[in-house]
Amino acid sequence: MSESGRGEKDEDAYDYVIVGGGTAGCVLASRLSEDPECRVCVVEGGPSDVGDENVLKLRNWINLLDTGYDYGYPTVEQPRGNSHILHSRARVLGGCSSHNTLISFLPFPQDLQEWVRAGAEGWDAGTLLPYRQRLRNTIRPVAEKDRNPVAHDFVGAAVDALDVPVVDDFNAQPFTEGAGFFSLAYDPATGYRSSASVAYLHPVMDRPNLTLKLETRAYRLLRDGAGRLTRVRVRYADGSAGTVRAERELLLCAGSVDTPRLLMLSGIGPAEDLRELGIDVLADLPGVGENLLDHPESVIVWETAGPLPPNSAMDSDAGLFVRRDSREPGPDLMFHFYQVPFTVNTERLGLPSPPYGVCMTPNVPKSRSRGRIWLRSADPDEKPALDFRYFTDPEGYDERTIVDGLRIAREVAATGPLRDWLLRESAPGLDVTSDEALSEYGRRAAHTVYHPAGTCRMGRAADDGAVVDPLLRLRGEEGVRVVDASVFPSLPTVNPMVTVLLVAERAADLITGRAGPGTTATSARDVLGEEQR
Ligand SMILES: Cc1cc2nc3c(=O)[nH]c(=O)nc-3n(C[C@H](O)[C@H](O)[C@H](O)COP(=O)(O)OP(=O)(O)OC[C@H]3O[C@@H](n4cnc5c(N)ncnc54)[C@H](O)[C@@H]3O)c2cc1C
Repeated sequence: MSESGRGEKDEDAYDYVIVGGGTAGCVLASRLSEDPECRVCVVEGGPSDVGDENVLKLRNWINLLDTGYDYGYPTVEQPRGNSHILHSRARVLGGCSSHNTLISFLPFPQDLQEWVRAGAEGWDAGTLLPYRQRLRNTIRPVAEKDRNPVAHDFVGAAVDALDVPVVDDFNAQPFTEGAGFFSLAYDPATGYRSSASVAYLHPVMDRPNLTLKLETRAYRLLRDGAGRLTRVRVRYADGSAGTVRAERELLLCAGSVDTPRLLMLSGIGPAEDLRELGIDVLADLPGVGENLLDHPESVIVWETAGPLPPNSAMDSDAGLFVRRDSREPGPDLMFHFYQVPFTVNTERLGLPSPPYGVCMTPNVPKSRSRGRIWLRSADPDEKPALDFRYFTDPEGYDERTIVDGLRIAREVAATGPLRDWLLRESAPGLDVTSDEALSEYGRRAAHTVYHPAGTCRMGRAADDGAVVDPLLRLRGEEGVRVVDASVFPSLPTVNPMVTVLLVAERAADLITGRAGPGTTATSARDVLGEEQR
């Protein structure tokens, strides 16, 4: 993409320009345009999801990966992990909430305490969790009709094998362990998503003060005459270029890969790296692209005797949380149960792919390895390098968690009633038993739960590695905030989409000065739970 496109459109001005109409961007667009005097523009790289059954049907999620709806970012070589993971990032209105599985968990209070300890003042549980009242998404446990008998039996086996409780609603209160059906943001009657786009944007799309620039990609931020970072260079779908200007605030919501990428392309990031690529440095912010977080997972696959009953919301409707270390405030191992055999990473290792099967994917909820994103060149079209440095934490905690997870998965599979469905373990296979062999397999067959975060992390003013302050303002700039998963100082224990929605809801209040939903003594007690008080 060069500066001179096929033509130049005039500079458009709005009060707020939101770069990225994804999970967080849709919330902001909806909230900020509630004021009819306020002109809001969303610059979104992907197409609309309105009327697009491919996107709206939740169960079709897997068919969207590695297609035109996906930016698809490869990882650099992972010497201790799987170098073949393709990191899906949605290219469609609603962002990843339009192609993910919509598993919906409130973050745990202790996850938010960790944020506060990392310098994210004001993001405590008592402040953030009451925003759940504001969420517009329809979030509910998987409907009875979508509950597959094999998933039921997985829950029953997990409860018996591990002596954990059944959890009927994972969002009812903080929990330490348990098995059950997930809560999803969906409509069981239609099987449609209740994504950020569906819940926040679809109902307000006709607001005259809301402009959606779809299939429009931001590729550089520029300063205006007063030295403020207010201008966004964009490339429209027809190939022409233009500039969009924010008169009040510029809000970066392009996600954990594309927000740091855009900042770096604009000359905001680690100065030396940028200079080496020939990019003029606007601001030396060494933390941009650092602190790349994820939930790594592995997989264990069983063949079943034949096809399974068809009931499902999205083929991975139930899960299990285990707390191995009772000193931990919450679970330290999570499993998704799939009623399909997920073999993309095991086939590559030469393992058989059963025609019918199920799998469990143990993941590391509080992973300790930290990675980094950087630019390979100054060309906005060249994908950045993503190095998650999977399984590199010096204590070996992430690797140990995967080994424990594979063993625990086998215990569950050996327990009735799940045991009766399973013909044989097809990956890794029962001959893989030692810690060493399980670690080798577990890391080579590893995948991502698709939760990258942290690459523009929030922190104190004195913290040079922080990219935004606790009000989400880009360090050293006026009128620019980052609002997406990149601001997380650390990952929540659970799947992060609802945390993104809550962050965006609170960000809207920070921007407009509106009061939050408030914290009463009772709600603080509710959200903190006995152990954290
Ligand atoms: C396959 C998959 C399954 C997942 N499943 C779950 C789950 O079940 N539960 C859960 O909690 N989490 C899940 N996640 C993670 C969760 O969806 C994300 O963490 C969250 O949605 C990220 O929100 P965001 O606002 O940070 O970014 P996004 O939602 O990714 O939004 C970024 C937006 O910016 C746009 N954009 C990017 N670059 C530009 C640019 N240069 N110019 C203009 N627009 C741009 C993109 O098109 C996109 O719309 C999943 C993710 C994936 C990929």
